[in-house]
Amino acid sequence: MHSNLDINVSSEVGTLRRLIIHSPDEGIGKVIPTKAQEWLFEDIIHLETMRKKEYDLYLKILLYFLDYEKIHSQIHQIDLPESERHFYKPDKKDYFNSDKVIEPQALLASILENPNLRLRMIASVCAHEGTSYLLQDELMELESSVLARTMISGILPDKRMIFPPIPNLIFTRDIGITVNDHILLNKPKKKARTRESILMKYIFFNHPMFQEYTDKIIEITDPEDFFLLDEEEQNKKIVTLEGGDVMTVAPNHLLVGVSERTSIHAASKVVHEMHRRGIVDKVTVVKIPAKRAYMHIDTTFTQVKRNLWVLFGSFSKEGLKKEKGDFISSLGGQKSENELEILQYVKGQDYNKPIKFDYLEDLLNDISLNDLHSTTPTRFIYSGDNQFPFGRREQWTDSCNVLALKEGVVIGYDRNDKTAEGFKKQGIDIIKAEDLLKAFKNEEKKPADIKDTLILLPSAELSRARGGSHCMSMPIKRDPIY
Ligand SMILES: NC(=[NH2+])NCCC[C@H](N)C(=O)O
Repeated sequence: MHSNLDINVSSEVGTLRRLIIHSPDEGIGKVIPTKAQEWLFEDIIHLETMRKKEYDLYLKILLYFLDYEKIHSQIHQIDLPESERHFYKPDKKDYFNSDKVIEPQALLASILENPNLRLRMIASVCAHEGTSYLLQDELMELESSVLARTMISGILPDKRMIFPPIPNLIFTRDIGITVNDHILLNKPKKKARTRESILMKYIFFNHPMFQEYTDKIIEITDPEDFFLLDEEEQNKKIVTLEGGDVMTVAPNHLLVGVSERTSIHAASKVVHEMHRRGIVDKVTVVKIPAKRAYMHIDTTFTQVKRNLWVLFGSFSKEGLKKEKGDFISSLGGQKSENELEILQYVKGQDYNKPIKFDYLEDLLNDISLNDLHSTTPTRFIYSGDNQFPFGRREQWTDSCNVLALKEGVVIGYDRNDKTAEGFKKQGIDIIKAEDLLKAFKNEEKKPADIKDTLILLPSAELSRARGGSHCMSMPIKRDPIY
């Protein structure tokens, strides 16, 4: 693997070259109804369907676009029953092992070869999970690839479950965000996601792949005296940040959501840190309601092209006006729960006088025109094509959460039919992942030929995990878009 990997992401839509993903592991198949909510899954997933009928297609598409030969040379074998999906499993000899589509389990296995790191990691994870002291000795004996698998799935080769699963690791977006040539690590709000973050820290700080970036990996922490504060004060000052709330939209501009998961104090730290290190000049904080349905900003909008965005209609200008109806707002009363607060902090300017945007579209339009130098009017696709009640239904199943493989080519979920109609109206073709893969396999199409397309991924199981393709990706390299 590369030791001096080129890490750089300066937009949401530049051609994707490298990313970190995690394929659904056995832990997902161990979630039980009484724990599902706490582990942030809304339902019980059928693991085989999620893997074979859904996620494997996602992975094959990523490989086709990012690492063509790796997949094309093997495409006729990998799904044969006798291959037993070994192509997809990091601990098997036939694993695809790409340095473009990167799996943390493989990185973990390699750093666990180092006895010192192995000791530290086992101690950290066992302390966090509150296991017996002696279990550590047992883990020390495991072979590295098996230990890596166990640390993620929580399951030993003899099938004993020793840790809870971390089923949300498939949403690699949330563990960290690449901001130009830096990586901003998360500090998760939810306990169910803490082990993910511990494992990833060891990887980012120790794997040779990130060796030259150690001083560019940013951790954010609670205030120094945090542990001295009482519970009420702690709730006010807590620092939590999850990657779904952070978007590098342009080389000079970072968005940070304040949401159910990312706190105001975290956003404030990010503004300071970005300016202090000179990573970006503009940081815009987008405050959305703290609700499960939109836990991160990327569940409410993502980008398709420099001048095209998909967003949740209830947060739009029209949506908010409609909600207000003819109510006389000067009477006061409650502000609409969907009203966003959008505040932009520019390096060197007074933090007490941020630039305010009234509506989300105003901000997105400003990014398209001024940061990305788009020369055509900015366009918007709305969740559910703004047809009642599909806007809300489809936002819930991640209609607004698409991943751009290159400008205009995005992956989204196949169940969001009305949103797909909205894409068509904006001149975007629709193709099913399965059909596209068939065309790649038969060489009727090549990834380079694909333009302005929404690729529809089967999503019956995946969508129950409450995240889309944007969440299931942590880009570490994209081409600059200008
Ligand atoms: N970037 C995102 N929107 N991630 C979605 C994460 C979903 C996951 N089940 C959670 O609740 O944490």
